[in-house]
Amino acid sequence: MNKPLITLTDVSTTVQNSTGTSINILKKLNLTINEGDFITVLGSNGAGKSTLFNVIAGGIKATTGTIKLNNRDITHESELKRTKYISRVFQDPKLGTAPRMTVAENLLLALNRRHSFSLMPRHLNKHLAEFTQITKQMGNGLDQRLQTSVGSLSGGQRQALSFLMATIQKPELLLLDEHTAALDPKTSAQLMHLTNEKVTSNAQTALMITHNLEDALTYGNRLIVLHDGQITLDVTGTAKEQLTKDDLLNYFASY
Ligand SMILES: Nc1ncnc2c1ncn2[C@@H]1O[C@H](COP(=O)(O)OP(=O)(O)OP(=O)(O)O)[C@@H](O)[C@H]1O
Repeated sequence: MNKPLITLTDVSTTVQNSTGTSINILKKLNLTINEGDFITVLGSNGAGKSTLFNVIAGGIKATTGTIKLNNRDITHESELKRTKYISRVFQDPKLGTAPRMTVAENLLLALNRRHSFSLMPRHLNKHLAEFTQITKQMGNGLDQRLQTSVGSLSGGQRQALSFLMATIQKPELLLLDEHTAALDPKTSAQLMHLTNEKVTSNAQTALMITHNLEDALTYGNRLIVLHDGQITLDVTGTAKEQLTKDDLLNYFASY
């Protein structure tokens, strides 16, 4: 049976734009994310996808409605508190990593996210073999650059590091916000493949925003479409497997 992990009930968000006018982005949005769901999220520009992630992660507060995690009301919980159980990878490889610190130091920070931490050399040394092993899986030379400052990595290596940092301690929920979109096609496909392996083998509950229809169809057990602040399509399992690119193109054309 599906066990709900996160439930959004009638969530609306109102923000002020640059001219001070209030705009409604999410409009009484309802969504239940079950444990182990890998949901691909589609929607045209401005539909509210990133806002949905912000509301779940706590960066934007719901103006009305409730958000529950394991039946606990987290609607008013701070973004900082939520980072203990929600991890996020952004489109921009520069977000989510500390540029002046080395790859190993960044990984140690991520490993100790839920605890007080220390960057003492002996603590780093204790984890070097583990860091070598997990960075090797990326297949992009990151394992050879553990002592390199993150600022001098390639965009692909830096994004692979962001992904590793987000998943090094399994979060309750992983939010992937077009995390492969800024990479060249080969690097993007490689990170997407690794993402799928990690998410499925760990039964990681994850939401992934993408504009790539093929990725949205290929990956995940569930696909949702956002339009004008609401979820207008939600398909799971066999119904998702049977969905085609043409179905989606026709669906978007009908707006
Ligand atoms: N903090 C904010 N202040 C004012 N307007 C905002 C704010 N955040 C989002 N918006 C507006 O709300 C709408 C939805 O934005 P959002 O970034 O959630 O869309 P999206 O579906 O992620 O779009 P895209 O595919 O282009 O990334 C847009 O019109 C955006 O300009």
